[in-house]
Amino acid sequence: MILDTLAKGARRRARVLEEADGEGIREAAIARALDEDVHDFPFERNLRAEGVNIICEVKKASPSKGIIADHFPYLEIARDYERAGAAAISVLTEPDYFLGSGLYLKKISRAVQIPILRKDFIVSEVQIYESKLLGASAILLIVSILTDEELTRFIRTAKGLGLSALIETRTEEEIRRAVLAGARIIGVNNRDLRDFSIDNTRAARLHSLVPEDTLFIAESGIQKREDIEEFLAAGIRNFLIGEAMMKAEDKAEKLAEFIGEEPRVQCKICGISRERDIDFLNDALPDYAGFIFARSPRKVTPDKAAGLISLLDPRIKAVGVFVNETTETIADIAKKTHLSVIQLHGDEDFETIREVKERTGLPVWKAIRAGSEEDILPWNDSPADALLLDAKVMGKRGGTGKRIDPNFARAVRKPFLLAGGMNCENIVRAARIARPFAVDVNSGVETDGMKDKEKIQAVIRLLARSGLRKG
Ligand SMILES: O=C(O)c1ccccc1NCC(=O)[C@H](O)[C@H](O)COP(=O)(O)O
Repeated sequence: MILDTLAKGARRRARVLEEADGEGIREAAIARALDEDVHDFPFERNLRAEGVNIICEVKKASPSKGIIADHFPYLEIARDYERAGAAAISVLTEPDYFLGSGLYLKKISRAVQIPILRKDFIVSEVQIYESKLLGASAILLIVSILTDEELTRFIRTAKGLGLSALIETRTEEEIRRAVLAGARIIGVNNRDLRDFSIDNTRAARLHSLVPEDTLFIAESGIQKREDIEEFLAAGIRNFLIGEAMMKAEDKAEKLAEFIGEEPRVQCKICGISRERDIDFLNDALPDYAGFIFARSPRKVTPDKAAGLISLLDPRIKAVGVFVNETTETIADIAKKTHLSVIQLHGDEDFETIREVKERTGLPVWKAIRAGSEEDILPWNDSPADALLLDAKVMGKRGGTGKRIDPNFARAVRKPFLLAGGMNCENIVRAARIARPFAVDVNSGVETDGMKDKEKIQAVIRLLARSGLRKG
């Protein structure tokens, strides 16, 4: 059976590794784990995020399909997965049948911010230490090639290194063994590695045997949205997809098909200060353009803003950004420059928000610099028409490029925009998790402090290809 052959090959490679420098690998991996926050477990955190979470696989070949990708620009593929909104990336490192390599994993882990699962046939602890050094956040452990003792020990070793372990099963008995061994993540492989047949009902059937607090992943054989729909009906929302993602020419479109969303997100590009920026926006057509009337490298005077806004395509609404400004000044500027929305980005209280609404007759968005969900809660009762969730950076008001955890959006009970370090790499996943009515991008579409035409277009196109915004 192929699995025995694969496990045999893995044992041989593990022996070579152990003999070459087993002790050195162990020590270096432990030192790295001590250096990091080993309690963070980003792989698990991402799979616990709201909605459908998809792990996309980077693999050149497989024993069942042969060569999947003749042309294999693995770094580009991994970056495309990240932009498309993958929850994590699975990288095949088995060299003989999957034509994988540890080097692929090492380079990919440096090129993307999302967690990486090492997909291999782990039969020895030295491979777990090696996975840590390669930059993995998680490893795969296949129940059928391990004893109960090995499974328990490997899960414990991985945990000690800050690595998550995805425990792959195929039968009721294997799920029972995985649970007893202390699995926190259980996958069911729909592919039978004895004859490569696919049974897409397997994961759905076995799902109910997995304890509720254990993460569950349906693996293999998922080709189209209808497959996902069947799993969703069975309460499964985490998936590992290989071949279909590898073969998709447009990863963002394919992931959007799997996730199946209605276009609902608008886009604001903030910090517009030059005539050239207006040309970029008129070309890309975001929904909102932000003009900053507060202390900032992007500050515009009311006169300058009035000139710029007069050149703006009428389909783009002008948003004025103010920090602790008087209501009178805000009203004057709003009138002079023809603003459509007022964004208050300072310490304005409910009373000020009410006054600004009354004096200007315009919708008011209140920016909240959120370091936690608690920072958001009191603002649910505010008179603002919408909240703008931004990152909390000491001594800075906005435009920091610092990311906010999109899961904080759980605390919001009003319409809201998501801001803070948004760029082409993270915007799709953040928007899918937080589900704002609009995303706000500023420094993420700049190069050397100036708005960048290509980056603006890339964000707008990506939102459309991902099915999040009307194209
Ligand atoms: O952008 C600024 O320089 C700024 C300064 C003072 C107050 C607000 C500011 N920006 C407000 C915004 O709406 C930004 O788009 C938001 O903070 C996100 O910025 P970024 O993290 O750079 O994408």
